[in-house]
Parts: sequence; C-alpha cells; structure tokens
Amino acid sequence: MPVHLRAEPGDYAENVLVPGDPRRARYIAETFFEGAKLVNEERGMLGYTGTYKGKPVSVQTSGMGCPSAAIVTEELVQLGAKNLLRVGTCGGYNREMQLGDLVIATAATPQDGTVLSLTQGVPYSPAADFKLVHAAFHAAEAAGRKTFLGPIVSGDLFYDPTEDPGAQWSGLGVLAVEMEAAAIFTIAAMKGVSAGCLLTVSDTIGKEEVVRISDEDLKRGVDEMMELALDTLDTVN
Ligand SMILES: O=P(O)(O)O[C@H]1O[C@H](CO)[C@@H](O)[C@H]1O
Ligand SMILES: O=c1cc[nH]c(=O)[nH]1
Repeated sequence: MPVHLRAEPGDYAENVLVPGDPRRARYIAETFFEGAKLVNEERGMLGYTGTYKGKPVSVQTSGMGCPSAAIVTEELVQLGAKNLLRVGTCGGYNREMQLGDLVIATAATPQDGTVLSLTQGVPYSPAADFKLVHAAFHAAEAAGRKTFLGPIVSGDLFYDPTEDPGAQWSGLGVLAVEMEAAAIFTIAAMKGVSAGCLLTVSDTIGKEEVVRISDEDLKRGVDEMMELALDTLDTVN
C-alpha cells in the first residue's frame, strides 16, 4: 500500500481522472460515475472508483502544485493506472480566450522545480500522450466545442508577480497556466503510461487585471469538460 494513496492494486481503474481539487473529485464521482466507491481519503486527497458507460473509471485529486501531483501520479502508477487525464482549471494567457473556454494541452512547459529534480537537471519538454490528445480533440469536435489546442505552462505560483505574464507566455504561443500537468506528463513518460490534460479557463490574465469566473459559470465549464474527459477515456480502451 502506498504512503499517500491508502489503497491496494485493483482499487483504482486503469483510467483515472485527475483534478487538483478534492471537492471536484467528489463532485465528479457523485455526478458522473455509477456505483462510486471512496478508495482514498488520506490527507483529504479524495479518490473514488466507479463505472462510466459500464467501464471502470477512477478519479483522484492531485492536490495543488507539481510536488503533490508527482506523489499522486507515482502512486497511481504503482496501483495500476494506465491512462491519467488531468481535469483542471487554468489562467488563460491567449488574448482570444473567454472564461469557461476549453483547453486541450499538447505540452506543458515545466516552470517548476519538480520536473528539473526528476530529470536531474536535463532540459526536458513534457508532452501529453498523442492518443489522449487525439481522442479529446475528436470528442470536442463531435460536441461542437470551441477548443484551444496547444502548449501550456505549469508554474509554481498562482499569484505570479511578473509584470505581464500573459504577454511573455502568449508571445511564445503558450495558451494558459496551471500547476500540475508538467509533473504528471513527466512521470507518466518515465513510467511508460499515458497522460493528458483538459482545462477550463477560470481566469483570464491580461496586463492590468485578472478576471475570475463566477462559481456558476465554473460549474458549467467543468460539467462540459467532464463529458469530454469521460468520452475521451471511454474511447482509449
Ligand atoms: O483546478 P485545479 O485542478 O485545482 O488546477 C488549478 O487550480 C489550482 C490553483 O487554484 C492549481 O491546482 C491549478 O493547477
Ligand atoms: O494555476 C492557475 C489555475 C487557475 N488560474 C490561474 O490563474 N492559475
């Protein structure tokens, strides 16, 4: 039994949704799974297993930031996870983005210490698994969803003191910022499993001010993202 996910092999499905927020994990299990069973509550890092369209699926919170996500990813793999799909929120850097928009990450720049520690200082470019990107993109197209597909950055900071981070990152083609994908992608690659990342834009980050989504619109955005995330995992096995 791992140290932080107090479960045994077989308690988690091979397909696992990975939100940062434990309350989102519980909401996903209660709203979208059939027969959801709590499989972890150590440190409040809620994890559930149930079924979707008759197939086993789990959801496990990663906590916030790459160090926490690295522990959870490592232990999920120890417990038999094969496809990890992060379902999170992000700050939108792309000037065309609206609150509630969907982002499918193709890669995650590691602006954090965790990936550098994992690679022992070797420069590395964490990428999403093509199978999951492909499945997510087609699920979004079929649902008629406007989609931003491209690279994101995983930072250590939610409150970034950089004067205009949006200009800096969007000038490099980076769509959005969040805080876990780079570690999840890196560990998945090291362990030979697949990882992807879908995000709902919860903040738009411009030069002067950050605009935050309302709770109601965030719920709507997350619900729409979850339909796509579950269809994505459903098509990959
Ligand atoms: O919405 P979640 O999945 O928690 O993700 C984002 O939200 C948190 C910051 O508010 C960070 O974990 C960031 O990556
Ligand atoms: O990491 C994050 C997540 C949501 N919004 C942000 O601005 N940053």
